[in-house]
Amino acid sequence: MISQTHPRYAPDLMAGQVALVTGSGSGMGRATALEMAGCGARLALFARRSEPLEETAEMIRARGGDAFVVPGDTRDEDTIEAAMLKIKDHYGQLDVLVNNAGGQYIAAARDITNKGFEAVIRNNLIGSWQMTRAAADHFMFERGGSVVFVTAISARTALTGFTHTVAARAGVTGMMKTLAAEWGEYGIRLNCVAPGTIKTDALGRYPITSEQWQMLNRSVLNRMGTAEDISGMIIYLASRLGGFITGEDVYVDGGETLHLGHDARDMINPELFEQRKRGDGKE
Ligand SMILES: CCCCC/C=C/C(=O)SCCNC(=O)CCNC(=O)[C@H](O)C(C)(C)COP(=O)(O)OP(=O)(O)OC[C@H]1O[C@@H](n2cnc3c(N)ncnc32)[C@H](O)[C@@H]1OP(=O)(O)O
Ligand SMILES: NC(=O)C1=CN([C@@H]2O[C@H](COP(=O)(O)OP(=O)(O)OC[C@H]3O[C@@H](n4cnc5c(N)ncnc54)[C@H](OP(=O)(O)O)[C@@H]3O)[C@@H](O)[C@H]2O)C=CC1
Repeated sequence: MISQTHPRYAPDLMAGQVALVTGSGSGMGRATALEMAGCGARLALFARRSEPLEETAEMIRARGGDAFVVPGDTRDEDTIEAAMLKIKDHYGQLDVLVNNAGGQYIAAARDITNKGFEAVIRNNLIGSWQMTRAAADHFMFERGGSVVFVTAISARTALTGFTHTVAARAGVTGMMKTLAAEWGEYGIRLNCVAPGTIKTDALGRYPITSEQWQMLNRSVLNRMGTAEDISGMIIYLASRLGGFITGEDVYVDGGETLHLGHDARDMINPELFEQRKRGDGKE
């Protein structure tokens, strides 16, 4: 059995299950794969670059778990089909799919070209659909399963600078709910996890500093999220713990989307009100 340093879930929570995690060479995908392996799941690791996936696989194996690398691109049906066949051959089953792979670039809406908009829709919405459709066709229509989509807080709020991905992620949420309604009869549960601002290496790929990310982050808990904040919820939903949950959209955002704008406490405190007017308030 795999060793876990600080287990949150029982080491046999996912025993006997096979999970495919997309984007598992880094960030939240890697954290999810590692923790699922710690819960007894056998892992299929999917992303475009093999090297980071092999690193994740090595980390899992070093702790006594079972992991298998299936390189591919969620936008490319041929690589998805090849991955499903390899999983069938290697494990003979697939019980859990985590659609975590994705990404976009920051741009003001007026600077987003049609081609750029479409590229982000392909990477985040169409890719997730293709993976889900293939997993259902190959495995889940027969024996049920669980699908978790990693989206963003954008199904609940506007996110300026991210119009294309807001459209894509809100699309994923709508798709997830409709599939949940249609596929319940096959024993397939589908849910979304919507992360707030999560401190992963990916944030470093944007042209803004970590200090600027801190400023953009509006969590009421006064910190950024961690990859493990997200993996815990993914596992809850994917495993039998979430066995009666389907069609849900769970926000793991430290309260980032609670903000309504004005803080009435400032209005009844002249000092805070003056601070707010000067722009040096707590926000
Ligand atoms: C929801 C937001 C929450 C806030 C925090 C979010 C954090 C994260 O999401 S972490 C992820 C960090 N981001 C990344 O890792 C980068 C992800 N981006 C990509 O992988 C790619 O840029 C792509 C998939 C979105 C597009 O790639 P591809 O399909 O290969 O398309 P092209 O490179 O051919 O570009 C097509 C077209 O798209 C426009 N474009 C692409 N990149 C940029 C850019 N960096 N800036 C501006 N525009 C871009 C552009 O119009 C391209 O067409 P051409 O101009 O003809 O090249
Ligand atoms: N960090 C944050 O604050 C937030 C992140 N998110 C989203 O959560 C998810 C995980 O984010 P995070 O861990 O931070 O980011 P990472 O960039 O570390 O992880 C994304 C992974 O997805 C893989 N990937 C990207 N596009 C494709 C593709 N077309 N096919 C297969 N694999 C792909 C990448 O690997 P490779 O390049 O090898 O393919 C990469 O390892 C992403 O969808 C992200 O957009 C949402 C809200 C906030």
